[in-house]
Amino acid sequence: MSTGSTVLDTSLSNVSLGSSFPEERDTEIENEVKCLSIIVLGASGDLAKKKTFPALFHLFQQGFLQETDVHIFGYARTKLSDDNLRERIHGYLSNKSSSRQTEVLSRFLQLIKYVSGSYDSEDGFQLLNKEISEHEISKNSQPGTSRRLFYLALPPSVYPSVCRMIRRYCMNQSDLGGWTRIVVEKPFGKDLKSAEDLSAQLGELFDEQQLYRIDHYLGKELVQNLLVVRFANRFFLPLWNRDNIDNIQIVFREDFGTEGRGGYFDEYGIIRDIIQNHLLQVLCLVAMEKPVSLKPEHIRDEKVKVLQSVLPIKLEEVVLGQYEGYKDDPTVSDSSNTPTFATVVLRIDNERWEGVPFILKAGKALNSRKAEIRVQFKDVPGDIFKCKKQGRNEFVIRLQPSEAMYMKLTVKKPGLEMSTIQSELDLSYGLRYQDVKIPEAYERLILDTIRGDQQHFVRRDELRVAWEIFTPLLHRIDAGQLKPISYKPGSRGPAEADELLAKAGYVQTHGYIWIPPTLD
Ligand SMILES: NC(=O)C1=CN([C@@H]2O[C@H](COP(=O)(O)OP(=O)(O)OC[C@H]3O[C@@H](n4cnc5c(N)ncnc54)[C@H](OP(=O)(O)O)[C@@H]3O)[C@@H](O)[C@H]2O)C=CC1
Ligand SMILES: O=C1O[C@H](COP(=O)(O)O)[C@@H](O)[C@H](O)[C@H]1O
Repeated sequence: MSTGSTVLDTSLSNVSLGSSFPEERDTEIENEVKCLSIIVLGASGDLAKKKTFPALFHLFQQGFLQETDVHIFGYARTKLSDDNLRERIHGYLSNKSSSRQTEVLSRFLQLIKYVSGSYDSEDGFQLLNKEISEHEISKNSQPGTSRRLFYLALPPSVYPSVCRMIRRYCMNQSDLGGWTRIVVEKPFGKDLKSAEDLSAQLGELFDEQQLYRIDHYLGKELVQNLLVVRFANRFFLPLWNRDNIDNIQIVFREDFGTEGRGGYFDEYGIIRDIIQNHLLQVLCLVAMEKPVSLKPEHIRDEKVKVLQSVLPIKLEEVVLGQYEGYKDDPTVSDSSNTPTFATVVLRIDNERWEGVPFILKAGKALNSRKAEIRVQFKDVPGDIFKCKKQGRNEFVIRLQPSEAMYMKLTVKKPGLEMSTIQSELDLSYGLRYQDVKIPEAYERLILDTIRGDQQHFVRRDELRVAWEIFTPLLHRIDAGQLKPISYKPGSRGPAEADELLAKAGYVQTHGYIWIPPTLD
């Protein structure tokens, strides 16, 4: 089946191609031929093994990281040899065992070195710098041309000391196109003040252009598709507003609990873990105005504007939940008030969205795993077919699993009778793009950092407004003024959340279920 792609070749396999919008982006594709050191700090941890190293491996497999230029360093406190680290991550890199795969995997693993040290140790970072420099010299890199990418796969508490150490001991010269970039993970702070303090500390050490605040939802295929769908299609331009849209849901569900991350999660909770970052970023792309161009700063300017238009959250438009058994985890306090589920209604006070609720919902240990955006349209005036009760038009963007976009609409039920039925126009990616392997979010975002493209990363002012929106609510939860409602693992979450949804205006379609089409 043809992919129908005529203008933009977004293939990831052609290194020289670079960006899909070459004339629009300020990227640094030409630098991809120079010596590159990728340093994963926190290499012994969960994110590193599950996401960072696999993403690097996929980039290597596709030719984006070349043995001739690249070296990868793991750094953490745990005492490990190079081979110990390789063994730890090996199982997460590939499940195929063709001889070609095995050979590529073994070449990739040979690029990895491990340095052990603490996050405030001068000796540790001096040793790290020595290893990186030796690699650069071995590649005949000219001073001032080499690139150093530091990926902080670490708890945010150690960001300031790690950044100080990098600044003091591990910077390279950058006068001939070389650079030092720092990727920091979320959660970036715990509230407005702590995030601002952290931003100020990092801001003293690095320029904004050197800092990449990663939110991996911005690397998901259908999230990246949002601006294209909204602004490259005549269909949507006139409909995307308060005149036509009744309500919008942005939903994240997981069918498993905190699973070994209880200690971390209990300190943060579902709003800081998912809603304040992943879902709010998606909201920005759904609700923002058309940017002047695709330049990262133009896009991020619009994201900031829409966030600034969000009204203070009303407590009656919040439902919190905690799944039964959450506190059985020994790393979670017996008196924990941390929500593992939340539904929060946000209201955007601007010309396009006044009166349209944006319902952000996220939960762990629910009955399914999925993330989607559900845009529900208003009723059709003048219901001559008496079909109103069957359900409203909806445009659903399924971010995962089974990426898809489908439009629920009313059609004549096929047959002799004149009756109506709910059906769908369906673009299921698995079916439509059979030959395309959708890249992992981290893979795409790490490539962006190498290219110097900050479009899909969170700017400091964006982060500040995001915290401004949620901090008053979070402080009330932290102070125990709001209590989560208990819900059964494997359920839809508290029934009160569905009541809030209905109150906000969402009308459920009964008797209709979208089933992702399959090839057989
Ligand atoms: N895991 C995931 O799925 C996701 C994680 N993230 C974010 O990525 C970052 C890393 O997450 P993750 O890998 O799960 O975290 P881990 O708890 O696995 O920590 C990573 C490494 O940091 C070191 N470390 C852990 N706790 C401390 C501490 N209190 N002080 C100093 N060092 C410590 C440990 O290495 P050592 O002891 O060897 O030094 C550990 O191996 C976090 O900011 C997290 O929020 C974001 C999205 C998803
Ligand atoms: O950032 C996080 O995301 C994961 C979910 O990521 P996904 O890409 O699988 O949807 C979540 O499990 C984790 O709690 C959170 O920290």
